[in-house]
Amino acid sequence: MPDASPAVSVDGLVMRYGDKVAVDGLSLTVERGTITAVLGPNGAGKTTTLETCEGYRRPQQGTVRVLALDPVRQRRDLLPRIGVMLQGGGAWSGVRAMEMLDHIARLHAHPLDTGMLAERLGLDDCGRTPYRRLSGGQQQRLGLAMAIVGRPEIVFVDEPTAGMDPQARRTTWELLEELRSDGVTVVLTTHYMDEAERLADQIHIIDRGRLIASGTPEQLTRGTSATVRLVVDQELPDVAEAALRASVDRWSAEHGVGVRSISFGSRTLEDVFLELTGRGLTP
Ligand SMILES: Nc1ncnc2c1ncn2[C@@H]1O[C@H](COP(=O)(O)OP(=O)(O)OP(=O)(O)O)[C@@H](O)[C@H]1O
Repeated sequence: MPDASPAVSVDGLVMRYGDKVAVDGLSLTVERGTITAVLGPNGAGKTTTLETCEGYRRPQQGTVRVLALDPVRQRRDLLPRIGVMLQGGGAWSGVRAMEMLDHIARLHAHPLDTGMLAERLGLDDCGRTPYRRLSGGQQQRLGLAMAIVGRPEIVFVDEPTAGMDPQARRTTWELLEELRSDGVTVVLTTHYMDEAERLADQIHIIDRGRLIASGTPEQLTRGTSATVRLVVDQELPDVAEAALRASVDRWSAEHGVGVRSISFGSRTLEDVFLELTGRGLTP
């Protein structure tokens, strides 16, 4: 029978650095097979929470369970079952990218094919580059490869797309979605709203070490107003904009709907960048 216990449960976690309270009575759960985002501004306590789940920090108060195990006391049982992508790398500065990945792969019983993984993440061109000479985005991608090469049941990724260009970001998102399709639980921290909204099944918003809201992106964004975004396949002449405004005004008056704003813009900067660089380009 599949295990129905949550992938992660954090209950009343308190973590301090000296007098500074970093995590302040935090409780949350992560269901298996989901992508769950822990969203919050810098200093909210995301990394500290993640590091406690990974067994790097012992809870000062409260309990943490990952795959129903105590991450500190049952670390040896847990380690082969989890993947960890640390903020800021986790590789030795002089090691070449592929050497590092192959090294991590050899620590696991049934690793993924490292060549294929590197190609997928656009790392094949920099496989012989020493870690310290990789760009920030390449270091991030290598960190992600190292986290998943052992086919973990749950992967913790801390700010997975920080420092990545838009194309590498999308590749990373697709990869995390594929992991979910394969039944892997993904727990990520981010301070990017769009990342959480696009990827996560469940979002926990934390601020100053406290949980301030939890829900699906739909639950969290549902409100008393709706936003309608109209995307057309060509540039619009001014006259069309005026006509569209007039129709919206007419419709809203007929139906008693107040329109708070209407704007005519074009693509996002991210769309522009992607189009200029081309999908096939190595990020
Ligand atoms: N080793 C440490 N010593 C002292 N204070 C720390 C330490 N690590 C974190 N803090 C403080 O604890 C709080 C929470 O930090 P944490 O790194 O967990 O937040 P975060 O949400 O991950 O932030 P970021 O997005 O910047 O990584 C912050 O105020 C931070 O300054």
